[in-house]
Amino acid sequence: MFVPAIKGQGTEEQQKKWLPLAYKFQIIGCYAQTELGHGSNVQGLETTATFDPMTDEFVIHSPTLTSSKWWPGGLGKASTHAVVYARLITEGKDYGIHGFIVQLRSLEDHSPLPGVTLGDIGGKFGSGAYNSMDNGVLRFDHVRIPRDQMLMRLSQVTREGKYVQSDVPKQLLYGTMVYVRQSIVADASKALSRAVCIAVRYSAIRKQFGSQDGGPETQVLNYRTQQSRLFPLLASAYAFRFVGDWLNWLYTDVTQKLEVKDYSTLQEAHACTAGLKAVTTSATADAIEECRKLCGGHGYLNSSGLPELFAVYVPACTYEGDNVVLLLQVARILMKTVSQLTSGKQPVGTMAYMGKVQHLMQSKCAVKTAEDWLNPAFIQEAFEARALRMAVNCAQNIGQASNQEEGFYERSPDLLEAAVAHIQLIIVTKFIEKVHQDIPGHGVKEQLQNLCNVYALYTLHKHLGDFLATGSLTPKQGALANEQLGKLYAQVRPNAVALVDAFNYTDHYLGSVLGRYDGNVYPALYEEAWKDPLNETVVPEGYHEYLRPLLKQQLKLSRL
Ligand SMILES: CCCCCCCC/C=C\C/C=C/C(=O)SCCNC(=O)CCNC(=O)[C@H](O)C(C)(C)COP(=O)(O)OP(=O)(O)OC[C@H]1O[C@@H](n2cnc3c(N)ncnc32)[C@H](O)[C@@H]1OP(=O)(O)O
Ligand SMILES: Cc1cc2nc3c(=O)[nH]c(=O)nc-3n(C[C@H](O)[C@H](O)[C@H](O)COP(=O)(O)OP(=O)(O)OC[C@H]3O[C@@H](n4cnc5c(N)ncnc54)[C@H](O)[C@@H]3O)c2cc1C
Repeated sequence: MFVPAIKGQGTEEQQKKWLPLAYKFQIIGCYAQTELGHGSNVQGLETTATFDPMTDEFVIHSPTLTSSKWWPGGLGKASTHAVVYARLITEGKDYGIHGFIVQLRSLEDHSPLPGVTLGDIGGKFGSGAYNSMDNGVLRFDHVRIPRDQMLMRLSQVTREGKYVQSDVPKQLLYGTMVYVRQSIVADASKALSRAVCIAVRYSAIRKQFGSQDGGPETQVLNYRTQQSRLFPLLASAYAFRFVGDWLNWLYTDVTQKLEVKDYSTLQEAHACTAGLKAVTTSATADAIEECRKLCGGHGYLNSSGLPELFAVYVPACTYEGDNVVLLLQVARILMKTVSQLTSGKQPVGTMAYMGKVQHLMQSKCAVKTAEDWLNPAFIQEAFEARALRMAVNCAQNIGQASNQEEGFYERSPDLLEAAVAHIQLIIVTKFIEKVHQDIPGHGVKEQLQNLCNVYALYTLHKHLGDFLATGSLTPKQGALANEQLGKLYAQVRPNAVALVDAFNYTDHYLGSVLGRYDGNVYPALYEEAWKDPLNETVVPEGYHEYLRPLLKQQLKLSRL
């Protein structure tokens, strides 16, 4: 994040100076924005950067305990420099949050520089899974930096101390977060596909119950409950991959537009990166835990790879923006878009469907049979109607409040659901678009079509309340969707293992005894157990000190 921050907020001159040093690891940088007292509320950050015209320097200071930088990855022990986000003060006026390059440690002996106090913030969730990352704490005691270490692409301070705002949207200050959020969506797909690969392969070799007259027991992958829990996650892994590819295209397109000062798609980029990051990371965190449960007791072993994958993954719901805070950003943009519908301004991009408000507010879903749900047009329209009607309902309810902000606050739980509906529509739309493309490989397109329908109908089934409450579907149509879903699971089953083999993960990368490509799980589980340090001695440490006295005492008592 140190590098994209300098790329996005540094001048050409600053990029030329600092980026080669970072690329060559002559300096190691981190992104120091979050503080002990503020993470979500960036405008609430307290660290100060006060310009001193006498010396042409900024004085970086931590005025309160809560202004201590807290969480930045790499800050505690590894980084020599940071992009520090602080309140820019010049000529006695606070101009809000800006980025500054600050050296933290000596390049000679790595010791903290004068005025800099820093260290690691301590152990984190998951007994060490994330402890390879030195998330740090950092305090400044009036540390001076040259004026030219203020990142000056978006705004400047002159030698005389005058603040100059460039003619670019101030939101570009948040550009680094947008960049990482879009990459987190692809990362969600990778993490989810690893968990699903483990769970599908293990479910194919695990047999429990169901043997007829002494024959083999039943593969748990053949149980409909196992399929109804696992195949939607398999479909989600593919869905998030495709929407992540599209989001990367959108981000690249927006970045190219920014180069020519075209800011028309900045809001779309913010809504899509924030919303897709929130929805895909929440779904993936829940899915990894579900995959652990799908593997029964062995899923709880570290050698299954799932506990570590879960512990390392779940902070994704928080870092790079708390998912609720991000979805509320999407909701704000939805409300703004709805309010503009009456002005005749046509929504564009992923909001374009809202321009069909006249149709979608009264459309009746035409599905009459379970097979009708295989028609992408019916799926698309159902998801559009649900999302639009939820957004319009929220806007109408907010409109009845005494003031907009109060209304937004009161209705924020409903707004959250409307934002999720909008983002799920994007995921479904991009999956449908993907399977409409030419896809090489015999039978591959059909399998992806099955997974697209599984993702869409599973999501519809899981959120059926929205569809019914908004009148987008009838209960009968909801039941037909669930009926079709069951048929789809049967079609996915024969190809399930092939669909996870297609992720092409090596056993090393997968890191799971349960997910081995050769399926030779039981000997591997047994072999792995003996590597446990506890098995280095046959009689456990502590026997003589604790167990033996207890056993002897109980033996005596039993003879009394
Ligand atoms: C390569 C593989 C990578 C995958 C793995 C990655 C691993 C990474 C692991 C850890 C790294 C973690 C790093 C971090 O966590 S860094 C810190 C992250 N922190 C946050 O995300 C903070 C979240 N908070 C915010 O973003 C903001 O505070 C806010 C958006 C919630 C509120 O901002 P504020 O300035 O108060 O503005 P408003 O809400 O009032 O909005 C004003 C206006 O601006 C628009 N806007 C807001 N944000 C953006 C944006 N990012 N881009 C464009 N526009 C934005 C907003 O829509 C409003 O617009 P308006 O209505 O038209 O005025
Ligand atoms: C593993 C990890 C790595 C990190 N790496 C970095 C890094 O490298 N650099 C960096 O700068 N930061 C980093 N962070 C910090 C991270 O960005 C913040 O923790 C994150 O943005 C959430 O902010 P917060 O902690 O203030 O949460 P809070 O906002 O305090 O969230 C607490 C609760 O309040 C709710 N909430 C907050 N505001 C609102 C609102 N307006 N409406 C409704 N509900 C609200 C949230 O939904 C949540 O339920 C990292 C964090 C973690 C866990």
